[in-house]
Amino acid sequence: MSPVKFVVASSNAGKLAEFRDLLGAAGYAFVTQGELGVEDAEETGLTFVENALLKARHAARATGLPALADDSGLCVDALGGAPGLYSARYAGVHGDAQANIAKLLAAMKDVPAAQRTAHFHAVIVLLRHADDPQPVIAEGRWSGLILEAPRGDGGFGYDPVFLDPENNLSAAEFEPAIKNRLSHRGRALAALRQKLADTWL
Ligand SMILES: O=c1nc[nH]c2c1ncn2[C@H]1C[C@H](O)[C@@H](COP(=O)(O)OP(=O)(O)OP(=O)(O)O)O1
Ligand SMILES: [Mg+2]
Repeated sequence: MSPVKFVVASSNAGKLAEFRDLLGAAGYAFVTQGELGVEDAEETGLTFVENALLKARHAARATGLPALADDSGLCVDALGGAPGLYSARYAGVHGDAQANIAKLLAAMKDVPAAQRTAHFHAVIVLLRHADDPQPVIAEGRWSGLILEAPRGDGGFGYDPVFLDPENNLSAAEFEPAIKNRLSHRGRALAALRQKLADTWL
């Protein structure tokens, strides 16, 4: 295991568990912003990229460490891409997954099966320092369908209502390692590592 390389600028326990597996398997040690007493950044951006940059810059500034951040969300075609950037606060209270799911299922109540397509989108940013003018940016997508009712008790967030049609499992029904292989976050991190392969990590 390498010495600590960066701070992960997230306070989402589900994401942090995934990063622990993904980065641990690759041999990278990190600290979380919470462990260092860093408060959440304000997510005032209008795109996933902007918000990921804001989070990473905030944590890098506060800690003096390189910082990795994820901004992600669920984009539902029948809802014009909502909840999208606002996935965490869709029902009003930041991070209330049950309320967010309830609002999503209500909005999708009359949408027929063929039109329930959606995708998770993740942007991961690595800043070498707070004023790094060359952020490393990677994206990942996971396409699926919105279920009519929750299935499974793994994962976090919208996982119980997101169906991976190829495996006929909800995101909450996968083993964590399999979700990490298929997911938007897993794909974004793989792309990030590829970009960094010859340079930093
Ligand atoms: O794999 C996923 N499985 C289920 N739901 C997911 C996933 N990935 C993102 N999501 C949802 C959860 C949250 O409602 C929003 C992310 O919002 P986002 O601002 O990026 O994260 P957050 O506020 O929960 O934590 P933080 O900003 O500290 O990293 O999208
Ligand atoms: Mg957030």
